[in-house]
Amino acid sequence: MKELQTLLERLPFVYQIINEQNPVITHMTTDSREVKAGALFACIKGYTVDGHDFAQQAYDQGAVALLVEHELTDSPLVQIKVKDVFRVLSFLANEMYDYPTNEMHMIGITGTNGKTSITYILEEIFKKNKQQTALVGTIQMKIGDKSFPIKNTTPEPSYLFNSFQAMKQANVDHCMMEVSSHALEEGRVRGIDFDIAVFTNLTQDHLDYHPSMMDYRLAKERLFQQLGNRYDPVRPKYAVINADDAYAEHFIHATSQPVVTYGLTPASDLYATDIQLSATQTQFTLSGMVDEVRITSKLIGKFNVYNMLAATATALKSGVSMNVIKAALESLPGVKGRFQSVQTNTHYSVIVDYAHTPDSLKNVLETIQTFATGKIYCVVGCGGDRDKTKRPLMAHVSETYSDVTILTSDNPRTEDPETIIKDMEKGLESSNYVVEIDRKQAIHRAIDLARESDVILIAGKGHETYQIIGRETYPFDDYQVAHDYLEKRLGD
Ligand SMILES: CC(=O)N[C@H]1[C@@H](OP(=O)(O)OP(=O)(O)OC[C@H]2O[C@@H](n3ccc(=O)[nH]c3=O)[C@H](O)[C@@H]2O)O[C@H](CO)[C@@H](O)[C@@H]1O[C@H](C)C(=O)N[C@@H](C)C(=O)N[C@H](CCC(=O)O)C(=O)O
Repeated sequence: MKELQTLLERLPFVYQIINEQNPVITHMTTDSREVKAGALFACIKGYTVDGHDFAQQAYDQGAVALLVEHELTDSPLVQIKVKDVFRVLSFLANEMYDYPTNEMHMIGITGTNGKTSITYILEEIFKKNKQQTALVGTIQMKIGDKSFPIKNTTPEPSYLFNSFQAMKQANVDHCMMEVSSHALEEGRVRGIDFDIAVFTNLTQDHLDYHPSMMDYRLAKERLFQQLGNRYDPVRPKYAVINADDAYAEHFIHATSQPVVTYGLTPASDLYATDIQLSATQTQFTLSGMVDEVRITSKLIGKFNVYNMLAATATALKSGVSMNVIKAALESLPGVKGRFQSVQTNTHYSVIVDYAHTPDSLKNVLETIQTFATGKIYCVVGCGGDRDKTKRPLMAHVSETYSDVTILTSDNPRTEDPETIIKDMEKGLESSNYVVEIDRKQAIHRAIDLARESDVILIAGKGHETYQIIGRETYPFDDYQVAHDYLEKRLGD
């Protein structure tokens, strides 16, 4: 609980106070539905909805102050009027929740692919090192072993900083978080005292939100500019960068802090060589920052070697020994919805993966090619109300790297699923593909078609347990759908 005046004392923004009062603030939120007595309600202008329209509801539910971009003449509440609510909110939330990240080891991971897997690999490493962990990302927020639901990969600041405070109270030493380009653009993570910032890679994604690849890159670079903003002599800061990515140099130059690189050649500080892939394991030799060590992991694919390199470099710079890191890399069973094998009693394989960008789909299919001896089936769709330019590219990758493409719905949202599939078809050269709009039927169809030694990839939704059609969210789980159908067929 803090008086409003105390919260505003250090605010480094120009602001205007309307209806001057100094109430005690108990919590902050951007959602009127979550307002309780004593709330500061921050009015966020969305694309379709404007939070300012919910100020009355917030007042009725007990809000005592508003953070606004324009004056609400009808409201009797004290209003802090600023130019950009989102940017100011991260500072206010930081102050409200007592700068919770200043004493935790904060690791921020950005890039198009690999963020989720790296947070889970790091969690396994730090747990093996007997440290208290927390994790923020696409699948969930975790404090220790407790899970909390999450609306966004990187939540809005009031929820985020409140959660950091809960982590601090739970004595968390290490927090690994995915940092999305949207969050960096909107200023959701400003004020977080990151100790290590990791850059994985940059390929086409979110070009509905960012006007260009340059804009997308510049958003991600902000994480590295932010690194070390708060001087801390006890805890040196590091940027951990995938040197093999075409954009690596930009990120190296974006930071003023020491850089550690990783990759697949000795030009990097930490590197992997002699990679051997199979359907059940990945082996590679780690060198550079450590004495040569051979790793055998259940995380499949070359892209997972990169993820393990990122996690290893980060853990080494966090003071974990290579013995502990090796034990963690070798014990991690896998990450939900990331190259996850559906347990089958069949002679063909079914794999569920979150790949929803052209590059990640290519990586996953190339990995399957290294061990598949039969045909490869790819069940794939694209999200509605999102980047349309990647639709033909996704279909093209599927056609190029698999034998049979089955086009289906992802989360069509408010778009017509047939229109999305038509956009995807523009990327196909041959007419040898299947269209099945109903995702469940598409998965069943792939299973019906598969024969011994074939591999089915169900791409795009990974860990998600829902499908968004229109404005409704329905329960849907690729893994469960495939698993149930396989069981049924075995029983028939
Ligand atoms: C779908 C989408 O892009 N939505 C964005 C849009 O929201 P919108 O127009 O739908 O409006 P809204 O956010 O629902 O509502 C505006 C405000 O009114 C409030 N409200 C709304 C209803 C109500 O009854 N009461 C109320 O107070 C909401 O809590 C919110 O504060 O405008 C908002 C302001 O700019 C964005 O924050 C919001 O991003 C949402 C949170 C979102 O889901 N964005 C996605 C694209 C995102 O950020 N994704 C990234 C990347 C994921 C990845 O890497 O793949 C992420 O970090 O998750």
